[in-house]
Amino acid sequence: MALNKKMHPRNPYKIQPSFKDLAVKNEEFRHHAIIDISGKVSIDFKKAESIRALTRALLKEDWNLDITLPKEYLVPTVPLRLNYILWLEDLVAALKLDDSMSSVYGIDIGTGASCVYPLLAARKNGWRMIGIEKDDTCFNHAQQNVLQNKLESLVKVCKNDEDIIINTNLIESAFDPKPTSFHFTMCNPPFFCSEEDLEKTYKSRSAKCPRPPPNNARTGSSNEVVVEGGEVAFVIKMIDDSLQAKDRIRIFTTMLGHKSSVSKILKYLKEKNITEIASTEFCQGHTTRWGIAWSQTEKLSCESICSEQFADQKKQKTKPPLRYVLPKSNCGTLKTFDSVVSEVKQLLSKLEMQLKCVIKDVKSIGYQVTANCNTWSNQRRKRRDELRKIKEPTEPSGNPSSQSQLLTVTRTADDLTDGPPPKKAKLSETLPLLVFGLIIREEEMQESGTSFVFEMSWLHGSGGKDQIHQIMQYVKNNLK
Ligand SMILES: C[S@@+](CC[C@H](N)C(=O)[O-])C[C@H]1O[C@@H](n2cnc3c(N)ncnc32)[C@H](O)[C@@H]1O
Repeated sequence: MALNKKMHPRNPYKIQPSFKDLAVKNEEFRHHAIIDISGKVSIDFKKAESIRALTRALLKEDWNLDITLPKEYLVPTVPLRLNYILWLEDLVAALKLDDSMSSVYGIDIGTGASCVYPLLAARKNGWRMIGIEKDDTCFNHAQQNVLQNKLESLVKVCKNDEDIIINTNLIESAFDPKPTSFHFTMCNPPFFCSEEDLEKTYKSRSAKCPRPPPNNARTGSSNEVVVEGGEVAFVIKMIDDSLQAKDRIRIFTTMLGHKSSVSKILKYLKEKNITEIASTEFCQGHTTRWGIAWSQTEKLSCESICSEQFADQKKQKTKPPLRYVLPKSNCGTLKTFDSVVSEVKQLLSKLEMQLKCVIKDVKSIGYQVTANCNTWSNQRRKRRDELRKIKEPTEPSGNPSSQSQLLTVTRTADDLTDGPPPKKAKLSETLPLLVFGLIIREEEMQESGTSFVFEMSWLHGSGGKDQIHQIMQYVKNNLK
């Protein structure tokens, strides 16, 4: 199943680009285009030259970037690169910078011959970027690519001859004047630990691992994609280096190519007492990659919120968010948008959820909500238990604390699932139990007049997607 619908909500390649239009616009791509008898235009993804032509054409036509990619070297796939940059935008947005997004400084470790991340980040967002590269050929081409796109004021390419991965000497001298701090590092590390490891991925897999080989041709020299110990060793080294650079760099991030590496890296971060961690999946085409972010100075856990506000649901056929419309006339004392928002925040805080505001407008607000344990199931049972406690003659009747307790209890939901005794949900080793997006909007509706609209979208978490139905029910019961 193609993973495009799980791409970042702002990724323009959620809708597959028209190869026909690309062939009309771009001569090089046209030479690789294949037309079938129904007139459909495609390319042969098993040919490295065709993939190279596609990447060059997308960068040129969509991002005004003219990139030279040496033969035998890695060809970056544009939708994946965009997914990573969009996630960084979310992480940077959560820093709530006083200055605009264009005053952002980022570092790309292992920028490759294409220098694709710095160039895209500079062109798209005006970010100032440093691309660090170890390999001579990659370094030379990366410099050339910056020059031919006239982005040398925003992008600096530095040669790393040291063993150290986050080389602070290099970054400090790249821009004059020096930035007060760098906002992030990013990295697409060499994934493989040996040539054999790499070959295995491109050959049919064994009975133990019967997945088919990748659909696309292999690109990339072993210098670029193989490193001793593979990506786990590389990223562990990067984490060690990040401890020395924590006062200069606010957020460290990396991509991972193997799912099995994710838990190893998260475990290592914990061993180093790094607790501010965020993770994501980059889904595109038939490929999934993983993103990990950590910081010693910032609060993290940013994910992009999926909602109609960010993605055109009709076109992308993604699962629509869970929605509840509450007409203003049914709102009791809550008459203003701000009072409704404040009430919902209080309700969710009572459930020990953490809310992070990620988007705000006069009549709409979006939160990323994180829950680490299940405090919402079996509310009816909890209410009964609490009532029972109140009725027990341990406190004299009329005691003010009993009264206030009773009041609180009456306000809790009475319609939620009743089942076995509530388990304090096990805190997963690595992931929160639930992370979801919540949008609250005031809207004029034909049927109900001015109304408050609530949308919840599951983002990730070990507890599964169904949890948000119970939470929506809880909100409904408490707002009526
Ligand atoms: C998988 S490639 C990524 C290239 C590019 N960033 C992309 O996403 O297409 C990894 C790159 O890291 C470079 N590299 C490996 N070790 C490095 C180090 N210690 N310092 C800087 N670059 C390094 C390799 O030469 C290679 O170009």
